[in-house]
This record gives sequence, C-alpha cells and structure tokens, in this order.
Amino acid sequence: MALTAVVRIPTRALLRPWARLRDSALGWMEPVGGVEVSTQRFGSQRVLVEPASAAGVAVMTFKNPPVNSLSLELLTELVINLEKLENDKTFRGVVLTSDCPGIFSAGLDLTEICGRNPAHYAEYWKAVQEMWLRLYLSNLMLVAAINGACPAGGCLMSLTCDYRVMADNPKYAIGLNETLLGIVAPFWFKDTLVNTIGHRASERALQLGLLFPPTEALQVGMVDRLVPEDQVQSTALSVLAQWMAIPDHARQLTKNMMRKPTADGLLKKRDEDIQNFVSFISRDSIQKSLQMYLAKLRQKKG
Ligand SMILES: CC/C=C\C/C=C\CCC/C=C/CC(=O)SCCNC(=O)CCNC(=O)[C@H](O)C(C)(C)COP(=O)(O)OP(=O)(O)OC[C@H]1O[C@@H](n2cnc3c(N)ncnc32)[C@H](O)[C@@H]1OP(=O)(O)O
Repeated sequence: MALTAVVRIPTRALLRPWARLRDSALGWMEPVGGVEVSTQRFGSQRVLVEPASAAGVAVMTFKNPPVNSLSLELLTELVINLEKLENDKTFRGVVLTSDCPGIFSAGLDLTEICGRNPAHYAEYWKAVQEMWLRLYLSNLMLVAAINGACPAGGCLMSLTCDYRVMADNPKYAIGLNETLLGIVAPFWFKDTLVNTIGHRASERALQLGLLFPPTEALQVGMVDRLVPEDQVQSTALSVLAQWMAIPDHARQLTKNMMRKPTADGLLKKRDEDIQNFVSFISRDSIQKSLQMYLAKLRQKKG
C-alpha cells in the first residue's frame, strides 16, 4: 500500500530551522513553494521508520522479538535506515524506540558471540562498532524513548543518543552489566558511559555491572527524564521539538566537538579492537561463562 504523501515545508523554515517550531506553534500549515518532505513510511523487517506528525522528525522502531537483541541483521538494518534518514535532508531528528513490550533492547545477541567461529565474531564485532560510530556521530538529533529493559548493548545504544526518556516503571532497569556475564565492556562502551555520568559513577557501575532502576538511573544521570510508560514516545517527540529550535549547523558542530575525540579513540584502532574482541570472546573460559548465562536465561521459564 502506498503511504506516500507530500508535505511542503517553506524554504524559509528550512533555512531557519528554529523558525519552523515557531511557525508550527502559530498554527502555520499553509503549503507554499519549498522543499518536498516525504511522509512515506519505510524501513525493513526489523527496523520500522515512520515520519512523525512534526516535520523533520522520524520514529525508528526496533522490532526484533522477543527481546530486540542486537543480532547482525538488526545492526545492519539499523545502520542502513539511519543512513537513509541522514541522506534525506528533510529529517533533523529521530526518536529510537522499541516494539517489544517491556523491553527496549536486551543488548548484544548472545547467540552471535557464543559457539560461533572467529570469522563470525569479527564480522559481528565490526557491525557493533559500526552501529556505535554511526549513532554516536550522527548529525541528526537522536532521542531514546526507553520503553522497557535496557541492559548492556541496549544501554550503549541509548547512550549514543542526545537525550534519554525512560518509562518510570521499577520493573525496568538500564546499565552496562557486562561484568555480571563474566565479560568486560570495551573501552568505547566505558568512554560513552563516562561522558554521560562521569568517571567515578562509571567506575562503580562498570565494576559492579549495575543495572539501575529508573529513579536511580535519573539520579546518576544515565537518563534525562522519567515519564509514565504511555507517555515515553510523546515526551521524546516534544523534547525533539525543543531541540529543533536550535540552528542545526551550530548544534551539529557542538555535538561533533564534544564527541569526535571519543569516537576517534575507536576509529584509530578498529582492527586492533576487533582482534582483541575475537581473542577475548574465543577463550574457553569466556565461552563457558556465556553459555551458563544463556542457559540461566532460558531456564527462567522452565
Ligand atoms: C579486555 C577486553 C577486550 C575485549 C572485550 C570485548 C568484548 C566483551 C564485551 C561484549 C559486550 C557485550 C554487551 C552485551 O550487550 S552482552 C548482552 C547482555 N544482555 C543481557 O544481559 C540481557 C539478558 N536478557 C535479559 O536480562 C532478559 O532477557 C530481559 C530483561 C531483556 C527480558 O526478560 P524477559 O523475562 O522478558 O525475557 P526472557 O525470558 O529473559 O528472554 C526471552 C528469550 O530471549 C532470550 N534472550 C534474552 N536476552 C538475550 C540476548 N541478549 N541475546 C540472545 N537471546 C536473549 C532468552 O534466552 C529467551 O530465549 P528463549 O528461552 O525464549 O529461547
């Protein structure tokens, strides 16, 4: 079914993006000559992209049931869809959220890093790096609408965003819990956390593999706002509307200035990081820890 519709945004609003917010607040909707904005829904099997009602904004929804684990396929689709949004200059902001009830993302897909061969680990880790680099350095404004559990790689993904809104439900938790699995968060996971909550809080959180319930996550600065579950996405959209009031070029240069040094840390040694990952994850002791952890997860139901 074709869902294409074309909305015209006046050129003056595109040249002065902050004017768009003001104009729409005034109820200015009249289509006049300008740039075409596609309102077509797109995406792929595991990543749905829908333009939001506000011009320039899209919602990217992960749908990789049951837990949105970051499989190679999901990572690949995420990067492709992000690139599409970035290439379409009508989009300025994206809300990232989940279609899996009660779960934002369970993090890396453990079946990708357990019981496979070194070539697979290398391919997978490259995709994880790519996801982080693309999101972390994206020129788009990214807001995470965290509508469920958000451990490990799921937390990392949310930390790449410019703002995090989380459902205020004590059943959900967020954090980099790698040590609980007997594995170690790589330096760029660590750097992303340090840049968000500071060194001391990160050191404690990483060593203990802390998963913070929403109230504590807010206190430590891991998320920016808590709202009732049914308001997570709408709040994320209204946060984006506020950020849209800032001229893009100034905001983008500022974001890049803040983040590039951290990203360069990985860009300078991507291959070495892949080799480290492959040799670490291939160790018998690490594979045993992961197998035990997976078995525990699977037993939970039984
Ligand atoms: C010196 C160092 C050098 C290099 C270091 C290099 C690298 C090491 C670092 C690698 C980084 C890793 C980061 C990660 O992301 S690891 C993944 C961590 N994730 C978790 O710990 C989350 C595990 N899952 C859960 O806690 C729960 O599933 C969750 C709270 C998300 C949802 O709970 P719920 O009760 O709703 O569902 P479950 O019944 O638990 O799960 C349903 C089925 O999904 C399977 N599952 C869950 N999580 C994963 C996963 N991450 N990957 C794959 N599969 C997962 C679970 O087993 C159930 O499966 P079935 O029983 O239905 O078959």
